Amino acid sequence: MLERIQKENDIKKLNSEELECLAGEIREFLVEKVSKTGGHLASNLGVVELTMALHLICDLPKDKIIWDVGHQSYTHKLLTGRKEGFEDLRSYGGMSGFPKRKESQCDAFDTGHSSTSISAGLGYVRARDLKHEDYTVISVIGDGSLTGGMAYEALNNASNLKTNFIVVLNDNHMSISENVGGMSRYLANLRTADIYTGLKKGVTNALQQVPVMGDRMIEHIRKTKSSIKQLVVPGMFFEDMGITYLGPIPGHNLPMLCKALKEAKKVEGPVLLHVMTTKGKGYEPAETAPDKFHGIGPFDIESGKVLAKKDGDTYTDVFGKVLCDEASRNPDIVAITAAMADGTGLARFKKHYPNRFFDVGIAEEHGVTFAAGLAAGGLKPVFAVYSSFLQRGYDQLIHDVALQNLPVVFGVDRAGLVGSDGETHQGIFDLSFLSNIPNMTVMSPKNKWELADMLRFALQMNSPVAIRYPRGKAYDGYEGCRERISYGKSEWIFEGKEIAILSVGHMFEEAVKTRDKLIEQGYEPTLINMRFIKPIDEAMIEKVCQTHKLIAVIEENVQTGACGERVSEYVMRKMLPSHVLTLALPDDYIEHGSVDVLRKMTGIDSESMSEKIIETYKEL
Ligand SMILES: Cc1ncc(C[n+]2csc(CCOP(=O)(O)OP(=O)(O)O)c2C)c(N)n1
Ligand SMILES: CC(=O)[C@@H](O)[C@H](O)COP(=O)(O)O
Ligand SMILES: [Mg+2]
Repeated sequence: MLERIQKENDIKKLNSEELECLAGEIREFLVEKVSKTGGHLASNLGVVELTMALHLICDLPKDKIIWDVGHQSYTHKLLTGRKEGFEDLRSYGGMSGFPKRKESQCDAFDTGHSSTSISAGLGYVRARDLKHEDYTVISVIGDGSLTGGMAYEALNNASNLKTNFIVVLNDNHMSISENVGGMSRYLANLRTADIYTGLKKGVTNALQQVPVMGDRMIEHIRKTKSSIKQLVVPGMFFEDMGITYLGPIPGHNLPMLCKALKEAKKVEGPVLLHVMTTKGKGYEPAETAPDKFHGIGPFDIESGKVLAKKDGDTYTDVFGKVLCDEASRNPDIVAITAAMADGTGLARFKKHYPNRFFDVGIAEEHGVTFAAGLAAGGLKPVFAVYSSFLQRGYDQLIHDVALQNLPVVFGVDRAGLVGSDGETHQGIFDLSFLSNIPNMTVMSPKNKWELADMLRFALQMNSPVAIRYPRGKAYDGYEGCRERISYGKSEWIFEGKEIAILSVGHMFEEAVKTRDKLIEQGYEPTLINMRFIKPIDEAMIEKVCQTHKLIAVIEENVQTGACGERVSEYVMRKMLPSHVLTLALPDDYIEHGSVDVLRKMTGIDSESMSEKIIETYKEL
């Protein structure tokens, strides 16, 4: 069947038996391909029928489907002629793992960060209506993403809409791991409200028996939204907000999904279709452990085991372990995650200190202010959060944490290039946005030992502090270089002459290689580990400038506003004699690919950097 799907809308040519067969083929295809490339498997397996139903009732690309987060858009990609793209899914130059407008005209909106789909969908609806156009807009949001504040801001804003706007709530009672919070509990109640579902079905059936009038009454009930369920289900959250609630619908039953979607299209106003799905559906290992198969590397299909062997601690592991260790001595330490307990290494903390652990849902902005409140209340909060997701909490960082100089520790994980998730997930702005905040201290470790030391140091501070570290294996070289952390002070690793390399955080490994290459070429560069990005070590810069013609600052962040520019600004302001070369990322978005390839493409691999340093030095 899959062979017959060459482009969008081809699915409509299949009969019901063929459609059933197609669902099976899609699952087999996804498991097979993702087992080789890695990717977001479980979420995709869960929405096969839902995506098929959407494609059956939509006319693409005229109609707009907006996938929240977008990690579940693989079937959508398959049904819109991108089967071949799965060969190089998420690798450099290959197909993205997320919807991309530049990739297909059937991708209505780029996503990656959660809870944006309802806002974007509502924007489309308003544009459609103002331009007197005629198409259907459907936002598909997961129950996990419905823990994010933006979703509620959008629902609130959509409530006075008089024209059709469909929000499909894909409820698998899972975020990456178990979903949390009041809305999750509320949805669980809706799922299991047998009295209500039974009664609703009974009443609808009964009405359908009434000739002519029955259908009209059902239609009236739908249009006026005075549906029967209000009488029996307390606190109809969505209905009370002015949003028609339909469901819950079994999400792996294609005919029922199509029927419900057709119903939803008739509603004159915002409608929420509650669909129940199983994360990982159809592949036993993923159904059993949907969290493990949420985002997974290449694996063995038979056993479900990940192929790559773990070779040492990740920075995340180190952070999680040291935090637990410190928490055993200091009862004031509390930990916060925004739905990423595993990803940020806080699962261990959760296990040992459940009462001091807070999963706030996918709500980074709330997480930051919540941490501020905890700190104001006398605790020592540690918010471990991915760099790109912390972007969500920028105003809260300034307004709620830094302005009051509250001692919150931010473990900024996935800083720098993250690789295959691409543009939306690269943590390449944090040095710029954090260093601009008064009262904030920003540190970054050169290796795993220094991360441990920095976390301990940060926990002693009485003001906000961020420690940034990357995804993946922690560098375990230079264990011996473990000079005590001193506030605002950098660390001299090698003293040379003429050229000084100032290395920022995890780029140390690459800086060491760069220095080796320069030595091979007859140079004798100094190597300094910055340690602090804010405040920068001005005394060190003064000293370096006395004896070095060229200062090369190496960092994995966009150049604008990051460490290199801060060093450069200081040198200029003080009219120091050295030339500053910043080796950082361009003022751009970096697509998906392996970190090594991306570094090469952007000129921050040791080969390119050593060449650039020599070229610049020769020009001085
Ligand atoms: C702002 C933001 N924070 C965190 C994430 C990481 N993340 C990606 S998917 C996901 C869980 C989403 O759950 P749900 O919407 O229910 O989708 P499911 O995977 O269950 O289909 C999380 C936390 C993100 N993409 N964006
Ligand atoms: C879709 C999403 O935002 C997450 O699943 C993300 O891909 C996780 O990234 P890590 O693999 O780095 O934990
Ligand atoms: Mg979910």
